[in-house]
Amino acid sequence: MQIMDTADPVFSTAEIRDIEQQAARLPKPPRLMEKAGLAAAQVIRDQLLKGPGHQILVLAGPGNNGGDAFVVARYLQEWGNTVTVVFGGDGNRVPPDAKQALQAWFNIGGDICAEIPDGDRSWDAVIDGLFGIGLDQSQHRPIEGKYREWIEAVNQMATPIVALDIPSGLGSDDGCIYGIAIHATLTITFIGLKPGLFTHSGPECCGTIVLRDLDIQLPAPPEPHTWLLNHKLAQSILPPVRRANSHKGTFGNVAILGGSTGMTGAALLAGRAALHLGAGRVYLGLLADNAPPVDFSQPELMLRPPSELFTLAPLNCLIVGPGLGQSAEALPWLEKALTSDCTLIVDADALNLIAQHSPLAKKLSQRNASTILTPHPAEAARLLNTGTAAVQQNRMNAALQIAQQFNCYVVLKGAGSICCLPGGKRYLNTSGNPALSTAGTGDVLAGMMGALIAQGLKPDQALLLAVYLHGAAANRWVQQHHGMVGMVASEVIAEARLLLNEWVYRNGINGVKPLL
Ligand SMILES: NC(=O)C1=CN([C@@H]2O[C@H](COP(=O)(O)OP(=O)(O)OC[C@H]3O[C@@H](n4cnc5c(N)ncnc54)[C@H](O)[C@@H]3O)[C@@H](O)[C@H]2O)[C@@H](O)CC1
Ligand SMILES: Nc1ncnc2c1ncn2[C@@H]1O[C@H](COP(=O)(O)OP(=O)(O)O)[C@@H](O)[C@H]1O
Ligand SMILES: [K+]
Repeated sequence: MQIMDTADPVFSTAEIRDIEQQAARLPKPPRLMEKAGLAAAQVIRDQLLKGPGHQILVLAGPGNNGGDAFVVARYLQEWGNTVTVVFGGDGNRVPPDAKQALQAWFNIGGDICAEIPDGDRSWDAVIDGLFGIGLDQSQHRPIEGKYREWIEAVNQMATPIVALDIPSGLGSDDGCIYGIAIHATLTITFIGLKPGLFTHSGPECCGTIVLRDLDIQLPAPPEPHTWLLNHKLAQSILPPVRRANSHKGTFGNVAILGGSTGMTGAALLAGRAALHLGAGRVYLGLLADNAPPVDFSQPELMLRPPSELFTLAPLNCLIVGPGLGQSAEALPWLEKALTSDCTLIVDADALNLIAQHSPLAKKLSQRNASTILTPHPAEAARLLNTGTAAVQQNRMNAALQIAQQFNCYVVLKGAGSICCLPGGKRYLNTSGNPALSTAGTGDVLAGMMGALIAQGLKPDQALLLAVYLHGAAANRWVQQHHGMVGMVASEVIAEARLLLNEWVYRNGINGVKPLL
C-alpha cells in the first residue's frame, strides 16, 4: 500500500505567487483575475443565489483581491442583480489588473460607495473581496479602521457571506486571525488550496470551501509539499479485509506504558481504543502504586507490571505516555521505551519529560525504529522550547520543526491537526470538531494509531488514517446528537470502530457465505 499520489495538494502563499508568476510568463498569459471573478460569480449564481433579482453587497479592498471583487460585481450585475460596491482603496493606486477591473465595472455603469450604505436595507449576499493572500502576514499587522468596521458590520448581518480566495483577515499560510476576520458561509479559493483555510481559525472562518484552479497549464508546476487529509485520502489507506484463516497473532500486539496514580484512566482509554480498533492483543503496564489487576468492564485488556511489557512476545507497537505523569519513577520507564526496537508512539507526559531532559531527547532522535509524536500545542511548545501562542501562530512550521528536530512522524493536534512525516511532507486534517475538546480524546487517538500499526499499516498510513478516522468519528457523533456538547472519549472509540468497519467492508463481508 502506498499513500495515493493523487491526493489534493495545498500550497503556501509563496508557491501560489510562483504559479501566478509562471503563468504571467507564458506565451499567452491567462487573464487570471477575469477568470477568477467569472468562476466565483458562477458559483455564487448557481450554488447560492440560484437565479437573478438579488440585492448584493460587494466589499472591495485596495489590492488584487479587490480586483476580483470588481469582476464578480460586474458579472452579477450583468446577470440581473442589483450590486452595491463599497471600495476602500484609492482608484489611482490599485494594482494594474484591479484598475482594469474597476474601469470595466464603471464601463457598465457601476458605481462605488466609500461606506456600507446606512439604513435597514437587506442584502441577499455579501461578497468579501477586501484582502486575499496579500494580507501582511510578516509582522502580524492587524486589520484596523474602516476595514475592521466593515468586517464587524457584515459578520453581524444574518446574510450569507462569500469570501473571495480567503476570508479577509485570515492568514493564508497560518490560519491566524489578523485582528479580525470575515466569517464566511462560502469561500471560493483560486489557483490552489491554502493551509490557512484548514488549520487553527481557518475551519471557523471559511464555511464551505470551493476550489477554482483557473485551469492554469504550466510546463513545470511547483512540486507540492503539503496535501489535504480528507475522506478520499483516508479511503486509500484502509487495512485490508480480514482473511478467513486468521488468528489473534495476525492482528498484532500493542502495549501501553503509563497510568500513574490518579491517571490510570488515560492508559485504560488508550488500551480500549487499541482493542476496539482491531489489535489482536493489548497489554497495559500501569505505573500506579495500587494499579488494578484487571479492568472489569474491559477484561480483554491484559494488565501487567510495567517491567513485563519488555519481556513480551514481539510487540508491533508500544505507546508511552497516557497518564505516565512526570515523576522520577516515570523517567527510567520512558528511557527504556525509547530504546525499544518496535514502532513507538510518544504521547502526553512522555513528551513533557523529553522536553525537560535532553538525554531523552537525544535518545529519541537516535532511535532506529519509527517513532510517532502526538503533541497538542502546549506539548509542542515545550518540545520546541517556546510558548503555545508561538506554536499556534505558525502551526505548519511547528509541526515541521518537531519532525525534523527529532526525526519523527508528528501530529500537531487541535483544530486542523497537522501530520508531518520525517522527510517534511505535511497533511492537513479536515475531519473533527470541538466536541473532541474533552479529556481523554488524545489517549484514544494514540490507542487507535497503535491498533492500526499492529494490523500492518506503516507508521505514515496509521498516523493519517487514525487522525482522520478520529475526527470523522466525532463528526458522526455530532450528527447523531444534533450538537457538540457532552461527547466523551469512550464514545469516540465506539463511533470509530463503526466507521472503520463501514469503510473496510463497504463491499460486503468477504468470506461469509449466505445461509442456504
Ligand atoms: N496576481 C494574480 O495573478 C491573481 C491574484 N488574484 C487575487 O489577488 C489576491 C492577491 O492580491 P494582492 O497581492 O494585491 O493582495 P491583496 O489584495 O490580498 O491585499 C493587498 C493589499 O492589502 C493591503 N494590506 C495588507 N495587509 C493589510 C492589513 N493588515 N491592513 C490593511 N491593509 C493591508 C496591502 O497594502 C495591499 O494594498 C489573491 O488573493 C486573489 O484574490 C486573483 O485575481 C487570481 C490572479
Ligand atoms: N476544536 C477541535 N477541533 C478538532 N479537533 C479537536 C478540537 N479540540 C480537540 N480536538 C482533538 O481532540 C484530541 C485532544 O487531544 P489531547 O489534547 O491530547 O487530549 P487528552 O490529553 O485529554 O487525551 C486531539 O486529537 C485534538 O486534535
Ligand atoms: K477575501
